[in-house]
Formats: sequence, structure tokens, C-alpha cells
Amino acid sequence: MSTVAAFYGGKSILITGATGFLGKVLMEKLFRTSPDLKVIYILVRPKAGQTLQQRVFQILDSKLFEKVKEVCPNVHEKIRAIYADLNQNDFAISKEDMQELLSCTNIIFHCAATVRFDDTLRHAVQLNVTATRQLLLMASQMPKLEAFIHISTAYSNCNLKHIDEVIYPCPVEPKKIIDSLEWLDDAIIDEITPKLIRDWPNIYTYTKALGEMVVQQESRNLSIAIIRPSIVGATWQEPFPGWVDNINGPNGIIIATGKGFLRAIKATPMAVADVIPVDTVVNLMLAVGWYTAVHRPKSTLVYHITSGNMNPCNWHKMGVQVLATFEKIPFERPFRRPNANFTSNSFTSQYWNAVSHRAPAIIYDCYLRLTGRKPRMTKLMNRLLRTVSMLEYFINRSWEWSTYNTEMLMSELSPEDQRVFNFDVRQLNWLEYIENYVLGVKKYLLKEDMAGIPEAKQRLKRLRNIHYLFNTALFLIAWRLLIARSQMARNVWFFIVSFCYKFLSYFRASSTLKV
Ligand SMILES: CCCCCCCCCCCCCCCCCCCCCCCC(=O)SCCNC(=O)CCNC(=O)[C@H](O)C(C)(C)COP(=O)(O)OP(=O)(O)OC[C@H]1O[C@@H](n2cnc3c(N)ncnc32)[C@H](O)[C@@H]1OP(=O)(O)O
Ligand SMILES: NC(=O)C1=CN([C@@H]2O[C@H](COP(=O)(O)OP(=O)(O)OC[C@H]3O[C@@H](n4cnc5c(N)ncnc54)[C@H](OP(=O)(O)O)[C@@H]3O)[C@@H](O)[C@H]2O)C=CC1
Repeated sequence: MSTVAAFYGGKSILITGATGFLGKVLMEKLFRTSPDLKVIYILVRPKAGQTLQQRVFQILDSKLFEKVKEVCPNVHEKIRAIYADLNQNDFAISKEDMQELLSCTNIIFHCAATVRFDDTLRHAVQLNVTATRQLLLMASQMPKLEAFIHISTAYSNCNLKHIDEVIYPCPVEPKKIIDSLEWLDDAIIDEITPKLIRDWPNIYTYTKALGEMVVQQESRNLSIAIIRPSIVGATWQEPFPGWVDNINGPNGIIIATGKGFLRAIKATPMAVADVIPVDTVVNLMLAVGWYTAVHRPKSTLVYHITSGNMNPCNWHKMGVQVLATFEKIPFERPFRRPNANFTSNSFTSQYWNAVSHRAPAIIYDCYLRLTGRKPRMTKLMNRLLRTVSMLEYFINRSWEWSTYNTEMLMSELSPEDQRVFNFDVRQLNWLEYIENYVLGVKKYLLKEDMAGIPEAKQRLKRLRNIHYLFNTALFLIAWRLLIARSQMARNVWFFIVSFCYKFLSYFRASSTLKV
């Protein structure tokens, strides 16, 4: 019997961000391995016209929860969705709900965050810093609380090259920032933001670093742990390979490449692609929850869950395997044939953007105009290129994360727990994982049917022929223009033609002699 799974039996668990990518996989695993848990409280806000209950039903009705419904048929009764908005004072939780949370919660997993790179400082601080402080305050009033697990990111200190499992101080105290955001107006905040975030690449990573500092400062006598995953990718094994549900991180890039919109990217091919499967992260989270509650370490332990130090893969290898998978299982209705040019040179990257992205978009928009339709490709391409430029920082660098605490925890687990809550990425076969990842993007994100593959292959063949035809026409036009203008080009042309003619005559003469 797994000790970790048994630990969660009978427990009341509070999860923030349960409707997000990580949160859903966390709930799934909890219900599947500890079906006798008492209740999972989730803090949810209504969204996109859906009530709380509708959101919960939608999650439980997804393929991700199919196995759970077999193991834990009364899963609906064990989820208690609590209306909450983490942007509001006291999270706008009702008095009764707050009372229940304070008196019953045993474990907290704090996953909620804004992960947008371009959020405003005010909003990102509110969610990633102030809300964390507020939750810690609530936690300090929970008599039955055994562990508080805070999810950060391995990139919260990406301004450093080597990152240890410690909390690094930020140049400006989080409290000072929270206080000043209360009275500064938006225009001034925009002005001072670059000065505040200094060498952090975006507001997201900066506010996650502030969030960690808040955890350290407000920990009181709570048992707290911080988990820092790198780039969280599709599931590796559980509940099935390849599950993904949003376009963040590599997912959007895979779609844009598979659909033929994105054919070149400014990336360092040999830089480490530190992707970590979401189920691996969840396994570590649950093991950390158990360890923190049972062993109550004296200080806040930080756990890195990254792949680069144990089983590195680089962007080149990843790109090649993604393209190889598109050959076998192409996406439907691609704009162009998928291709991937990696360049670390800014000039070459701009060249590819002009030739491979902007020019085809303009040509396509002309075609749309001519056929009486609304042009849209240039706008779409501009947004895509803006997105890609925001991700570039992370695909042109490598980091080293130490993993002493993560390895220590692995050695503390029984062989059964190491199997059930496996977070050892040394066992990950990248080629297999990437293939399942791409397949998962096709099935669960794009909702494409496998029956459409033969048609997609036919279309790719057509696109290849159009590509060759277009390039040949372009070459002939360029050559014709060159010949018209330059004596030198004319001489070269006549030399090539007479050489081919002589070669053919010689070939014909020698074959006649043989007969
Ligand atoms: C030829 C290329 C070679 C390809 C080879 C094959 C593929 C190889 C695999 C992978 C390639 C490498 C890429 C990996 C990049 C990984 C970077 C990860 C960074 C790690 C940071 C730390 C990790 C974390 O802690 S948190 C998670 C990270 N957070 C995010 O990823 C959020 C980032 N997104 C944003 O901040 C916003 O979406 C933003 C600002 C980028 C765009 O916002 P906007 O307001 O414009 O609107 P949106 O509605 O959000 O989207 C607009 C538009 O863009 C499309 N899109 C969004 N995200 C992505 C994406 N990641 N990739 C591609 N496209 C994306 C979206 O679909 C929209 O399209 P429309 O059609 O216009 O609606
Ligand atoms: N994905 C990744 O690559 C990585 C993620 N992380 C960290 O993991 C955690 C989870 O990330 P991930 O699941 O990918 O992110 P998602 O964007 O998928 O999920 C974010 C969650 O936060 C909730 N949330 C946001 N704002 C509010 C609010 N005002 N009130 C209540 N809930 C809110 C969202 O709810 P709603 O559904 O209502 O929007 C959603 O459930 C984050 O802390 C992130 O920093 C760390 C490293 C990498």
C-alpha cells in the first residue's frame, strides 16, 4: 500500500487554480489514488457565462476524469466548489464558506496564478503576490492545517544562471510594492515597471519571485514547501499519455508549426529544452504534501522539478521529433507544409520572418481580397510573431537547477511510493514523449479526428507541389530579369546551355556507338 496515497485518505484538501492545467491533473490523481479522501475544496470563479457548478461538471465530464469515475463513482460529491475571486478582498468568499474552510482544511495546494507574460504589474502582483499573502493569512487561522504547498516556477530566478533550492531575496520588498500599487496610478506603474523588474524577462517571472518572498516572510509557524517546475508539458503516463488543455508554453508553438504558420524561430538549438510532464509535477506535489505534513521540516524547503540536469533534451532534438511526428500524423488543413528553421542570429531571424511569415501572409490576404473575403492572415501572423518573441528568452538560454531536495525526497519514498508517485525523469524517453505530446495536441486541443489523417496527407502533398512550383516560377522570373540586365549573367547562361548541349550530344553519340 502506498504511504503517500494512504496519507490523503480522510483529508480535506484545498486547491486554488483547480480549473487550470496543473490543478485538473492534481485533482485527477488525488481522486484516483486516494478515493477515500474526505473532500476537495476548490476556489472557483464563474467564467465565460458558466456557473461554478457548470465549470466543475465540464471538468469531470472530460476524458481526463474517465478513470476517476470508475475508481471513485461519487467524485461529484467529494468536490466542493467555493465561489472565490482571488483578486478581491478576502477572495469574496462568503462567511459560511470561510468558516468551513478555516475549520476543516488539512492541506493546501496553491496553484492559482496569472501566467501571462504581458499582464499588468497591478494585476500580476494582486494575484501572484497579494493573494498568496492573503491565503497564508487564512492558513494561519486553520487549526487542522498540516501543510501548505505553494507552486512557483523554476524561472522565478531566471536572471541567474545557476539556481539553488533556496528563496532568493528580491531587490524591492514585496510589501513596499503592494503598498505603492495601492496609490500609484496605472500610467506611473507602466513607467516604473521596467525599472522594478530589472533583469527579469517579464512581469510573470518577477511576480512569482515576489510571491516566494512573501511565502518566506509570512510563513509564521506553518509547514510550507515551495515547488518550482520548469516548462510544464503534456502528461507522460497518467492517466494516459499526451493530455494537454491550453495553448501556453510549447503547445501554441506546436500548433503554429503543425498548421504551417510558423516555419522559423529564433532559438539556440543546443539550449536545453527544460520541459517537464505535468503528471511528474503532480506526483512530486503529492509526495511533498505528505513529507511536509509528516516530517514538518524546520524551514521552508524548495523543490525543483526540472528535466535538464537528469535527462536533458535540447530544442533541436525536440524540433526534429515534432516534425517527424507531423509526417506521420499531420494536423488538418495546414496553411503551409510544416518546417522548422532554428536560428540564433537576429538578422537571419528577421529575414525568415519577412520571407517565411510576413510575405506568405500578405500574399494570402491578397488572395482573400481578390476572392471577396476579409483579409485576416497578416493580423494573425503579427500576433503569433509577438507571442513567439515573448517566448524567445526561454529558448535561447540554458539554466542549471540543483535538485538536492527533490532527490532527498525520492530517497525517502518507499519503492511502492516511488512507483505510484514517480517523479524520476531519468526514465523519460523523449522521442516517445514528444510523439505522444504532438498527438495529444491534435486530439485534445485541436479536437481533430484521426480519421482525417489520409486527407491531411493529401493536402500536404498538394502544398509541397505548390511550394516547388512557386519556387521554380520565382527562380525563373529572377533569372530572366537578371539576364535582361547583366552581360555577365547572359555569359553564364550561354555557358551552361552550351555545356548541357555538348554533354547531351556526347551522351547520345556514345549510346549510338554501343548499339
Ligand atoms: C519553426 C519553429 C520551430 C518549432 C519546432 C517544433 C516545436 C518544438 C517545440 C517547442 C518549441 C519551442 C517553444 C517553447 C517555448 C516555451 C517557453 C516557455 C516559457 C516558460 C516560462 C516559464 C513557465 C511558466 O512558469 S508558466 C507558463 C508559461 N506561460 C505562458 O506560456 C503564457 C504565455 N502567453 C502569454 O503570455 C500570452 O498568451 C501572450 C502575451 C503570449 C499573447 O497574448 P495575447 O493578448 O496576444 O492573446 P492570447 O489570446 O493569449 O493569444 C494570442 C494569439 O497567440 C496565440 N498563442 C498564445 N500563446 C501561444 C503560444 N505559446 N504559442 C503560439 N501561439 C500562441 C493564440 O492562439 C492567439 O492566436 P489567435 O489566432 O490570434 O487567437
Ligand atoms: N504551465 C506551466 O508551464 C507552468 C506553471 N507553473 C505554475 O503552476 C501554477 C499553475 O499553472 P497552470 O495550471 O499552468 O496555469 P493556468 O493558467 O492553466 O491556471 C491558472 C489557474 O488560476 C486560476 N485563477 C486565475 N486568476 C484567478 C482569480 N482571480 N480567482 C480565482 N482563480 C484564479 C485560474 O482560474 P480560471 O480557470 O477561472 O481562470 C486557473 O484555475 C501557477 O502557479 C504557475 O505559475 C510553473 C511553471 C510552469
